Parts: sequence; C-alpha cells; structure tokens
Amino acid sequence: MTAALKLKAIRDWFDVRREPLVIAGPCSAESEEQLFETSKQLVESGAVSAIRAGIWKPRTRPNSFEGIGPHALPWLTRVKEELQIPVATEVANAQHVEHCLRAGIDILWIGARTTVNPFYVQEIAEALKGTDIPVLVKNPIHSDLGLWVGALERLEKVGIQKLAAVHRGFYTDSDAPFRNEPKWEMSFALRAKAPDIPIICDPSHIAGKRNLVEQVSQTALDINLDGLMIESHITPEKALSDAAQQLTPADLVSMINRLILRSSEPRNENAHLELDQLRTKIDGLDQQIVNLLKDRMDLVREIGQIKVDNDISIFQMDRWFEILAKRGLQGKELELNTALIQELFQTIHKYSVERQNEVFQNKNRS
Ligand SMILES: O=C(O)C(=O)C[C@]1(C(=O)O)C=C[C@@H](O)C=C1
Repeated sequence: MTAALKLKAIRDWFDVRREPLVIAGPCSAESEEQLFETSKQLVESGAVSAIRAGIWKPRTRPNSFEGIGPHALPWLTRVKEELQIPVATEVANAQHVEHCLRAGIDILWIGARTTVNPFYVQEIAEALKGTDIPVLVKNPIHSDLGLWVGALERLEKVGIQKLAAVHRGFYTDSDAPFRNEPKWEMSFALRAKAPDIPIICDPSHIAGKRNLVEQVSQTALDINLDGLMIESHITPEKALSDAAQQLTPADLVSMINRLILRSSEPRNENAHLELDQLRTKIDGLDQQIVNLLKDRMDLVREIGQIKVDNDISIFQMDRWFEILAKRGLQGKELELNTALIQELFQTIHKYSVERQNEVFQNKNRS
C-alpha cells in the first residue's frame, strides 16, 4: 500500500541555485568564525543552495562534543542574512523546534536517532503544527522502512507539506568500506511506498571518509536521488565531530564540479532502440525464470507430500547446505556476485519451507 501524502514538489520550495541540489556546511557549528567562513566559501562558489550546521549533536558516547546549543542560533541567522542563503539545522525535540522557529531557521532536519522513536517524532510534529517550514527526515539507524515512512506521515498529518527524506545509510558492524551501509534498496522501497517524497542523499554519513564521498554522491545521482547533503569544514582535520568525513569548501566544490548529471531517459534514438531490444530480451528471460520457479515449487510441493505422508521433517539442513554450496560454486564459475546467489537461494528456500508448511497444515486439518 502506498502512503498518499499531500506534498509540495521540492523545486517549488527549494531555490536550487545549481544542479544538483546541494545542502552543505559543517557537521557542527563550532564557532561563529568557523561557521561563517565555511558558509561564505560555499555560498560564493554558487554550488550550494542551503547551509547546514548541527547545533545539538546526538553522540553515541558521552564526553564527546555535543554541540553549542541555542547559543549558535544567532551564528546561523547571521549566515542567512549576510550571505542570503537558507540555513538548516537538526532538531531532536519540541524545545529545539521552538528555538529554531524563534530564530528564523529555514529548514529543519530530524536525525537518524530521532526517526527511530515515534514519541520524539510526534512531539516534534506537534511543535511544528501551523508552520510551513521544510523538514527533512533522515532514515532510521536500522533499515526499518515503516519508521521512516511513519515519521514522514506524522509530519504531513500536522500540515507540513515541504517534506523530504534523507538517505544517510544504515548501521553496520564493520565500517569497511563505508561507515554506514548504503542499502540503496531502501530508497527504492521508500519510492514504492511514498512516490512523491523527494529523497536527498547524505553521502558524508554513508562514506564516513572524505575520499569516498564523491563515489557515494555519484551513485546517489545515478539512482535518481533528488539532491545531496554534504559536510564541509574549513579545517576538517580539526573538526570537533565527524573529522574524517568532512571536506574543505574548496574540495567540496571541485567534487561537485566533477559529478556527472545523467538523465533518466535516453536522449538519443539509437540508445533508445538498443535499450528496447535488450529489455525485450530481459522480459523473455524473466518469464523463463518465473516459469522455472513455478516448476521448482511444484516439485517442492510433491516433496512436501512425501514428507508429510512419511513423517519426515520439512527443514533438511544437509540438503539445504549442499544446494547453497553447489549453486555458490556455479555462480562463482560464472562470475556472478556471491551474495546474489546466496540471497536468491535463501529466498527460494524460505518460500519452499512455507509451501511445504501449507501442505503439512492441510494434512493436519483433514
Ligand atoms: O530437498 C528437500 O527436502 C526439499 O524439500 C527441497 C528444499 C529446497 O527448496 O530445495 C526445501 C526444504 C529443505 O530444507 C531443503 C530443500
């Protein structure tokens, strides 16, 4: 089921100074000078459409720098007024919202650690009732699509129509290669569920390392995300938070200049024809795959009948491991991605077990 949200298209509420839409600025506002100087260089480049800076920083461990707090709000309004650019900051509770509304902050975002908690999101939504301030909602830390959509719905329900999602990646045990796992499929799932929500990518938090920010930004544009939110600091190595992933304004601007903007439709007739031909072939193969799945499922059902008639259990570990190993080897020989084969056969197995369970349930009922 799709979530029918009443929204304003992002380009109707965002003055995009240059494509792609980029919101940039320091992870944290650390001093008036650091924020102003970073913002000035970014704004003068013409490459960014809004400035971001965190002033309340939810940190994993205590004793880390937790942000300047409301004292930094006038620094942000100075950037807004002197540099004539919209400014954005993160809010995590109703009090933060009230501070920001009073200070005239233009855009708010809800962080990954807040999106996970419907109580916090509801409190923020209530505090925003009656305003039309744009709100960006970062994905929850773990890949729970319901929480992400739910947070957007809570905001829409109080009348916020300038809404966007921010894809910042998902928690992972290993930070190789990225700090947060991109799981791009979550953006596809969000598009399927709420097609009108613009999605902005936060490559800094996915990458975790400045040398990988460009690669992630390019992928985000190549999968048609609607913009980028990137961290930038005049002296990144001295940053009080996220030092490893921030780029100097100059490096950020060169990076933006290197990004390639691609269109979602082919622009020349030849490419159009070639795509059509290949897609027809894919359609044929997909039909075969589905027919093969049907044949396989019929065999699985037959096996299920033998099992239930002979009191044999559904799950057959040795056989299951044998299939994974054999198909894994075959996939390797054909140079297919190992995870593709593993995940495909795990899914097939899951539905085989489900199918046989139905056979067992039918027998139990008769
Ligand atoms: O070989 C079986 O016993 C089956 O039921 C088939 C199958 C499969 O899908 O390949 C399904 C369940 C078992 O755990 C192992 C394998």
